[in-house]
Amino acid sequence: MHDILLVINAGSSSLKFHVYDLREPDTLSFAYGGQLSGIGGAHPDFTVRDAAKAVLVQRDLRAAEAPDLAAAQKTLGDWLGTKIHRVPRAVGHRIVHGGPQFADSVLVSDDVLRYLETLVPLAPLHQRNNLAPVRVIHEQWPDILQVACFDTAFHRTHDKVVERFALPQSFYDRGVRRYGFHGLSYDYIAQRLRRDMPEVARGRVVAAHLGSGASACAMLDGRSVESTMGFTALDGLPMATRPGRLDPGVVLWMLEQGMSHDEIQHLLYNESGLKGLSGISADIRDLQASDAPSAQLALDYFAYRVAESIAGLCVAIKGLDTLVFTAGIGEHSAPARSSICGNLAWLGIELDEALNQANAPCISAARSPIAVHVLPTNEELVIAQQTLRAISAGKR
Ligand SMILES: Nc1ncnc2c1ncn2[C@@H]1O[C@H](COP(=O)(O)OP(=O)(O)O)[C@@H](O)[C@H]1O
Ligand SMILES: CC(=O)OP(=O)(O)O
Ligand SMILES: [Mg+2]
Repeated sequence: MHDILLVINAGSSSLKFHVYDLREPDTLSFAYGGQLSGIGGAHPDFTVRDAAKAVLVQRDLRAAEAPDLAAAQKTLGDWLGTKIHRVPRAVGHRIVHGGPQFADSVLVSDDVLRYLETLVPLAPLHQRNNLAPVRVIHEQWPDILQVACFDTAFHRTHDKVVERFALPQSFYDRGVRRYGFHGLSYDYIAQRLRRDMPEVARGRVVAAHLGSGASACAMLDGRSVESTMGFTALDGLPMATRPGRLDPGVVLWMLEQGMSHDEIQHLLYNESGLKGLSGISADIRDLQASDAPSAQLALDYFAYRVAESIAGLCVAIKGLDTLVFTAGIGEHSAPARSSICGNLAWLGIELDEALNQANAPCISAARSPIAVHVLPTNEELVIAQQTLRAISAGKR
């Protein structure tokens, strides 16, 4: 009883559940976990909210009960139904937006939940999905401790210049700032570098988190100095279905053309990026397998803009010693890494293609002045760490 921690990481296209064993005091050992991919566009009737309900429908977290979600039930039921037999000591959640209020994880209360719900418009692809399981557990089992762990918190170390838009102060005061996201992932990368490569961690590092959502982060001494994402998770790098950096004049033009807020929001969050450019798919693997010129255009655009942004981040840390690739594309796509680094060859970056093809931990050529690493991220572990810390401290 009470010797497990449940972690829920709801992204824009996947839902990950991890269970950690707490029997060894102060030691988080991963017990088991699972992932559902293709949520959203590919399976419009399968939402994270439904999946969370399906799993959490009974207090012992054993039953999966959602009649219209046969596939989800089967997947979740197969591994959760037979494995989780206990009420967790706490549930830790990835919450994408913490707004100006949270620079650290926090125990969930009615007030916290109400505040986080006000941020839904700032992360329409994520926040509602992130909060749905929190709400379900909070209402049905209020005595289970829950902790909100934010994508934005890791970036709260940013300098004022980095945090601002060139807008009047009143907008900043109302929360219109560059927050940065994927902070749980960057926190993990910083920890791994500190543990395994302390020299690298002390240097000038850019980490590129390239998943369905994509961003890059400049770090010094394991602290975030700058991020490509801003007020929302739309800015910066092109993504699976989001455009990344966009002239705000385009949005004004869309309004003038009579598009509504909802139409523009849908276009920018669901129909742009690799999907919009190619007109074929949001998945980089489909584009790499296609002969269509529009697929090549999308791949070229992605590699060009990612490289351009990495170069831009170097201003914040005055150069670059190490580039780290992580998340779905970063960890697995040798061609994407190769094209991005090809656009940065003028910096001296050179890959060892055999190591790159093998997704090796270090893929740069021996003579490359900038080391390039592939490091699988683990946002769930960071959520578990923060959750344990928050419940131990009894934070509110
Ligand atoms: N083997 C692979 N080769 C190329 N891309 C991959 C591979 N595996 C996953 N991806 C890409 O990673 C993306 C998902 O990244 P991930 O970080 O797992 O997702 P999320 O952003 O939902 O957390 C998918 O869009 C897919 O295109
Ligand atoms: C913040 C963000 O874009 O997250 P994801 O990559 O999970 O979509
Ligand atoms: Mg993710």
